[in-house]
Amino acid sequence: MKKSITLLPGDGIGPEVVAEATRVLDEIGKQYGHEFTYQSAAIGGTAIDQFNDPLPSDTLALCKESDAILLGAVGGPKWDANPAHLRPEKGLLRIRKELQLFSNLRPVSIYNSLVSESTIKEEVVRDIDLLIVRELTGGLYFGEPSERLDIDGEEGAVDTLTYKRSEIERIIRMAFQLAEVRGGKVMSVDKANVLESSRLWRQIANEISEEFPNVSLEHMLVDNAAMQLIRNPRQFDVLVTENLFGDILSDEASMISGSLGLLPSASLSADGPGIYEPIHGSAPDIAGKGLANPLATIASTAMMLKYAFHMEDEARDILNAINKALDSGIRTADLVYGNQEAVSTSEMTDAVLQYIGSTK
Ligand SMILES: NC(=O)C1=CN([C@@H]2O[C@H](COP(=O)(O)OP(=O)(O)OC[C@H]3O[C@@H](n4cnc5c(N)ncnc54)[C@H](O)[C@@H]3O)[C@@H](O)[C@H]2O)C=CC1
Ligand SMILES: CC(C)CC(=O)C(=O)O
Ligand SMILES: [Mg+2]
Repeated sequence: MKKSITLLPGDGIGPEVVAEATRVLDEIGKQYGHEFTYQSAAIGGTAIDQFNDPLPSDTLALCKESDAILLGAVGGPKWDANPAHLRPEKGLLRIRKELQLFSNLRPVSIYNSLVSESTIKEEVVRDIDLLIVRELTGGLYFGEPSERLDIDGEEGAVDTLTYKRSEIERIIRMAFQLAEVRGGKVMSVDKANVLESSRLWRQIANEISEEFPNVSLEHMLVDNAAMQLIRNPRQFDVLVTENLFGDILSDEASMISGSLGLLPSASLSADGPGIYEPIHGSAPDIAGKGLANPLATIASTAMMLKYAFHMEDEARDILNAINKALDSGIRTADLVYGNQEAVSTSEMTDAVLQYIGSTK
């Protein structure tokens, strides 16, 4: 199969981890007879530097024409003082909106050999398999107004949390559809004791659940959910939630897996190309040092193979290769807690590459 992939490396460790992930895609192509072609485009801070725009129109056009998009990360201190429309993060928010990527799937599981090394007790994290379904094009990250303003003669600011019925319906329906082919349980996470938008969310979740008699629905307040994720993550199957809540809960959930550098994601629309992206950011503190863990991005390519290209065997092969590489004992610095020596970003990929093809 021939597939065209747009690469959006972005800032900080973004280019480092995207480069590693394409090495794995190339090996999959070689072993399974696929041809993956890549075109790179600018987004985020690097796009601001080159084009004074965090999402240049050429980048968007290229993305729309491709079969799938692989994104690293955007942002960094260099651009932190920029006005809102010239921040790197604005480029990412805009492309998610432009491509209507309303559904962000963030699976949380744990590779075998990391179970005993987790900062959380072994019996809590063993066999974990949950899926966070984060709403990605609405809520607090997109509501208007979002600006500085004068409040009673004082400096103030406002951000707005809005959701339309149709936006809630489609993400809740997506969560139910995914739960139907997983563990049959949806946990809708909101703040319905305080927020009107959450009360609408909860009402609509109840309505949609009528369409799925084989899937159970429960509701949980987000503050409790943050605690329950660490206390007993095994109670969750599919957890669906608002944009900001999902952003925060998924970073937290990454520590069930062992590191923020491990969790992949797929940002999907009803049709059209999706963005496959690690959940982490540009990690300016380790950028350019060969310290970044490439596994979240490599696992994101597995999600690309599965969701964009329907290459289930190839996707499984990548996850197996990651498992085997970790079984061999090597760790990037984010996974090292004792005196063990860490390997570099590219050495971790080398180890994964050794096992690609072993489930053929
Ligand atoms: N999707 C995206 O492009 C995202 C971008 N950001 C941006 O990234 C910049 C930095 O934000 P932070 O809050 O520091 O979040 P971050 O996710 O970049 O980093 C948080 C911590 O995790 C570590 N880390 C992250 N990814 C890692 C990896 N692959 N391997 C090893 N360690 C890793 C970092 O070194 C840091 O200590 C900001 O400008 C922020 O806006 C943040 C989150 C998502
Ligand atoms: C706009 C992004 C920086 C938000 C984020 O942290 C994420 O998507 O994980
Ligand atoms: Mg985040």
